Amino acid sequence: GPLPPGPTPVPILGNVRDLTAKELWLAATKWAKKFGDVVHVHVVGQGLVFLSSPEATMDLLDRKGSIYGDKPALVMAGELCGCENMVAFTRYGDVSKRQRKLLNQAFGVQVIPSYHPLIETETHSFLRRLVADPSNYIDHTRRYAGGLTLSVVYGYEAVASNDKFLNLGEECVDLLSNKIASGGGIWPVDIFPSLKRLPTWAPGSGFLLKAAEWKAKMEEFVDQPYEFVKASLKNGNYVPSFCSMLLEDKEKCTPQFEFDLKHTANSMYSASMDTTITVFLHFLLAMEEIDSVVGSDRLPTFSDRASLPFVDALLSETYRWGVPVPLSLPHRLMEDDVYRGMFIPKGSLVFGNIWAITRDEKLFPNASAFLPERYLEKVDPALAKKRDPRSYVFGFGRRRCPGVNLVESSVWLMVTTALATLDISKAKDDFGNPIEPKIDFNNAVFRIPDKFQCDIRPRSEHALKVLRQTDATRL
Ligand code: HEM
Repeated sequence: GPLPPGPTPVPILGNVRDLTAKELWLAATKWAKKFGDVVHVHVVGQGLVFLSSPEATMDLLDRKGSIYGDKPALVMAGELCGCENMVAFTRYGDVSKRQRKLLNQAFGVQVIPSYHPLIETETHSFLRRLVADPSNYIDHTRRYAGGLTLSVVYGYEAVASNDKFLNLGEECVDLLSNKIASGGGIWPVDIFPSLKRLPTWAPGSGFLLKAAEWKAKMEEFVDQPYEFVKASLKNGNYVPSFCSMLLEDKEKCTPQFEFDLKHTANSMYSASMDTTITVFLHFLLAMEEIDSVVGSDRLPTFSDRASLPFVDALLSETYRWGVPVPLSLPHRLMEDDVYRGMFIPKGSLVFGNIWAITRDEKLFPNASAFLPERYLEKVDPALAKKRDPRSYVFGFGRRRCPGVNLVESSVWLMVTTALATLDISKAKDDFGNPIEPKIDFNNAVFRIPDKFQCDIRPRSEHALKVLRQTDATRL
């Protein structure tokens, strides 16, 4: 059959000019409207397929997961910068299966309650920092996401903002999203792999020196927090964590097991950072109020969840409306495939267009509006699943986000505690008129809003007091 339809390519270069690093999901959604829910483009021969409906993502990425579960072999990010063993980059096979098994052991639904005390401590510290210094809300959210990951993964408590592991983590996440994967992560060496053999004196070989420098930094970040867990286990003074739990069974600790564990642990830092921040920033943009269940004398706890269906609806709508990773991460097709008569060649990079699905007017009427009540209507379970943004925003098939259960707890508590203690509204100008926030998106992978103006303050003196009663030994 023919390739799926798409915008007309130019000879050799293909659709290079149709692709953009800024909000590519908007262009992909326009193509879906014009050409249908399966669209093909190519860049110098590398096929890219965009799937823009629940049916196409489920038929291919979920049901045929065994051939759609690979990841692209990126020479620059993977081999040269040392990210090839990060979970999101591992090729489908033994390594990725072993890594995902470890992740499921540590983040399966039934294990998450054991992280609740840690999540509560981090959430309270975050809220205290936020009310003390609201204008730096992005830094506080970043610190929260980083601190929570260090605690859960390594049992490491970052007690100050200039903590060495927080700084190293931030430096590496920044390297990864703004340098290594910047502009969608396509480097000339990814298209012409032989460039990696350029001698370092040759013109145009600057990327090799950069890669060597970045690789050394990334290795530091893989090794140092892991060495911290090993040392604390040895001296018996450790906080239980993902690593300590898996290292306890000494018989299993082969070099291969430790290699997998070290890289799996490290992958979580970059995977949790920008995603969590995106959800919280969109939540700030769409604030609602909560009082009836929790009252004002205490902070919400996990036991309140069943009594707060509207908060769950609000969280669903924040996932849908914010769409943290609008094109998911690309899957690589491992064998030629035929779908509805269209030929999809082996090696194609396949994107689930989550943006198009979560903005589909048929599934989500008035899709650009923030309407949590859309989830309160009782519908049959099949339709409820189709309308649940969680079916899409965490990705698909065999590479679906393994952090989903952790996020469901941590983001829930963050949002509920913020609702209970803060008043969030538009900033005001000197005359007291509300300032409409200017929203722009400049990250190629995550839909993180650039900093916008926002007024964050404690809801009352009482709310401030309740917050201060939480463990204030942490900054
Ligand atoms: C709101 C928060 C989050 C969202 C929306 C999110 C979303 C995603 C998406 C869309 C993918 C790509 C899946 C695919 O390729 O089909 C992904 C992959 C991944 N996520 Fe998350 N994520 C979040 C938080 C987290 C957290 C907290 C962790 C770790 C504790 C995590 C760990 C990972 C890992 C390791 C991968 C790579 C999986 C693989 O390639 O096999 N994520 N995530």
